[in-house]
Amino acid sequence: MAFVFSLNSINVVNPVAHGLHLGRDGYCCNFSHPGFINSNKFLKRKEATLVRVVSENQTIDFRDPDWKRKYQEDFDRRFNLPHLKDVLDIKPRLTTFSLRNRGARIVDDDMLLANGKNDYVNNDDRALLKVIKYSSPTSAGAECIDPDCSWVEQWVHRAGPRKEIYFDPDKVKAAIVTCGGLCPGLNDVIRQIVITLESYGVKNIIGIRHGYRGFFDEDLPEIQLSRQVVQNINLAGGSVLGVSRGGASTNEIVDSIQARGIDMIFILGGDGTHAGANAIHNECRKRKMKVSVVGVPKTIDNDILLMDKTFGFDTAVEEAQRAINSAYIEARSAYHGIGLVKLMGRSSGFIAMHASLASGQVDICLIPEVPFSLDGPFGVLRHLEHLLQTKGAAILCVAEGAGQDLLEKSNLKDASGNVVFGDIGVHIQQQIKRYFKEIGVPADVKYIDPTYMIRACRANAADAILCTVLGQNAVHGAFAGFSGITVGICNTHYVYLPIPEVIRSTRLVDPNSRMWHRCLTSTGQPDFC
Ligand SMILES: Nc1ncnc2c1ncn2[C@@H]1O[C@H](COP(=O)(O)OP(=O)(O)O)[C@@H](O)[C@H]1O
Ligand SMILES: O=P(O)(O)OC[C@H]1O[C@](O)(COP(=O)(O)O)[C@@H](O)[C@@H]1O
Ligand SMILES: [Mg+2]
Repeated sequence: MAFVFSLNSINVVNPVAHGLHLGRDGYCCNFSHPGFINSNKFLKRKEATLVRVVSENQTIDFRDPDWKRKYQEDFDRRFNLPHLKDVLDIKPRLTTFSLRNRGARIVDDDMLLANGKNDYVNNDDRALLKVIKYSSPTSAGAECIDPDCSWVEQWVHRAGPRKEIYFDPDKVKAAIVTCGGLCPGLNDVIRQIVITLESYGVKNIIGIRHGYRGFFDEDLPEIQLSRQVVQNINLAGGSVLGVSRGGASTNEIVDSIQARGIDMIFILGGDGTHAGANAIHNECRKRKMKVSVVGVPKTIDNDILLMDKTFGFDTAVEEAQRAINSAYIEARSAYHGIGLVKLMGRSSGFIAMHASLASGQVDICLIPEVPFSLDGPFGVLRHLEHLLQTKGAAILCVAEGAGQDLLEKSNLKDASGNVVFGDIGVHIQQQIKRYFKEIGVPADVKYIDPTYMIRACRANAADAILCTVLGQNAVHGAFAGFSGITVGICNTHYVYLPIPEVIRSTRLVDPNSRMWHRCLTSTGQPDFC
């Protein structure tokens, strides 16, 4: 069993001693999914109650003797994968693709049968997302109901090749599009999708250029892709297809898909892109088009729900180390040096938190999820003064979305509708200079903003592997006839998830999580408000 924990025990100092058992895979990665289970509620709760809100749209009522079955059914319904045959009268055929038979074009049924059953993932196969154990609901004075069975399991669909496929590879036209901002690994995913499609026998693969814009902009003709074209693209960062924000309406995009005769489309992007992909899937469904729409989550911000991590995040954190290290060397070498590094992270501070943890040199980490004051006795500036007195230098790492309440409110939006933030890095730099001038203490501030450098680079080894598996699974999912799904790694398993479940909200750093507390332990910073 991977995880067992008592929700009433999470807010204690020693979780293991108080009923939180570490499983083989550890528990921390699941704690960092506050969007899935509202962990804030649980973390703060000292007493068990009879009714638990376990997510935005799922509640457990322990007074109902049938709660467990209902919970499980509700969970299974939400995570059921949309399939083309839900609305179309289509029949599957056996695939020529298998573990022992990759790339074979002609096989007979005997050969397929000779292949062991482990060659394929069965549609009933599930991967364990979480096991949650609830404490007995006795404290509200009612009798404990079902005390031995107060735990639930959350199972999601395993990703991988299915034996039955819903497309004839010879006739398939597949398209790939990359949307939103850049992210290390985009080329790796594109490459792997093309290679896997060819392994199935697909010959017609196109790339849509510059995100959703490529569907309607006549100056951006589609490009033909093949193994030969994509062979080396993973050696560089960026996206060979180009990216963009903003774009056409769903109807226009689906018109274009129809006109081009596309059968399956792989859409690489973040939450905005996935909202678009889901709308495209719904419109194709409405028009009864046999088109598989499969997303691959991309964002260095790591702000997609349920996933252990999104591809590119590891690389971005690694690249951020270079900036932090430079800031450290500058600050240590200067007299009263203060190194300030601003990292990406619009609403989520995962990059700043992980980069600070990885570096070990950061004294102050500021993220969007945790408010802070610059001035006052408990403010950042006073703490910097203390650090200069005691250590002679200080390193500060700030996420771009942090402290926006300290800046003039911006009404600007980018083409996709994302709020354009004020520059918190420049603001903090100015405030540090002002403060130390006022108190007459010398301070040498070195400001480093590596923003685009951490996402324009090539994927590191860990991300390259993740991209490869995600790309392959995206193709398997499309051939299996799923549509409106996305691929991901959850609780170390590769899985398929319905798109609405991963974009329900933005994944944020939970200020009550042990990971954030570990970061605070590492930096040694106090609360700044
Ligand atoms: N709610 C939405 N519905 C449909 N399309 C959207 C939605 N939000 C964003 N998009 C489109 O998705 C693309 C990428 O969105 P963006 O927010 O820039 O990046 P990301 O996908 O990384 O979040 C853009 O072309 C944008 O127009
Ligand atoms: O300058 P751009 O292209 O809008 O990108 C900036 C944004 O890119 C990100 O790193 C990631 O954004 P997406 O996931 O939406 O691509 C944000 O943190 C940042 O605000
Ligand atoms: Mg986004």
